[in-house]
Amino acid sequence: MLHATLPLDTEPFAFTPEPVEAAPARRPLQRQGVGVHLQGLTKSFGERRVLDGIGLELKAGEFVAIVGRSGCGKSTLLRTIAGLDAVDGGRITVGNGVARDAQRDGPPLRMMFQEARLLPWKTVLENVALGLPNGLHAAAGALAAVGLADRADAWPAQLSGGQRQRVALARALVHEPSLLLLDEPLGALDALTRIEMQQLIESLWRQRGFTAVLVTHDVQEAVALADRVLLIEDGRITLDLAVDLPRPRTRGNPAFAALEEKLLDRLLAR
Ligand SMILES: Nc1ncnc2c1ncn2[C@@H]1O[C@H](COP(=O)(O)OP(=O)(O)OP(=O)(O)O)[C@@H](O)[C@H]1O
Repeated sequence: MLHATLPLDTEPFAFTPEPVEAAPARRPLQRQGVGVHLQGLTKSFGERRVLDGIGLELKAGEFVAIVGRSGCGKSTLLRTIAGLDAVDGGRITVGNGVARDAQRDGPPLRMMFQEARLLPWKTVLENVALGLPNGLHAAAGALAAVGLADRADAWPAQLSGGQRQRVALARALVHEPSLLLLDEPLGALDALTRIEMQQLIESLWRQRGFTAVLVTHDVQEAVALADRVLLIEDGRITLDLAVDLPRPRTRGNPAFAALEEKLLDRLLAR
């Protein structure tokens, strides 16, 4: 049984503050990504079995995307990995510990949602520093890493949707997560902002080495970012597609387009 009340964005973790000024282009890894092992996960809501024996092995530092038709259980899977939803059966291991203990004592995981979920009465900097005693310096570093150093004193309401998602990303990064769970975080953004955010997430992932799991409706986004794309159908993983293309990836390149088409064909075949 998993713990259901993980305070994803408030729990303090040990971290090393990042220099606010003159941050190196590629700073040394402070925390490695962790492997994730899922075994026979089952989860039902009433009569409806949403996860029907999910088994999965994620390597440390891997970037995995999850796609599938609306309602197939993508968010539920992410929420169970985060410990926000309890599973009915099966086992989740994050790093070396079962998820419940890993969340409490082990490598930190953070989750990002489609909405930024910022506190409107706190400034951008205070939102990022939430839950971190003396965390303003680290928060300023995280804001600089997402390109928002100059908006530290702004209120959330004064930001665009894309900027608010950057703040949400900074709020996750300030905890130096070993596992970052991304639940359609770019779904509400316009096409251009979305591509800029994809590039930002990819470059931060490459610099920092965390393991990333991205739920997305956008197969192009999945192919652009992921090492592997998983398709969920009927509560199971029915396709595990390796994306063996050099990074950064070029949309429209024939190999890219072929993978995108393969995924779309599978999604539309249902
Ligand atoms: N708390 C809940 N109570 C009851 N049913 C739920 C709950 N959460 C999810 N469900 C149901 O579980 C199924 C899977 O939901 P989930 O949100 O995981 O799907 P999804 O693939 O992420 O969908 P979408 O792509 O539309 O966001 C849906 O049928 C949904 O109605």
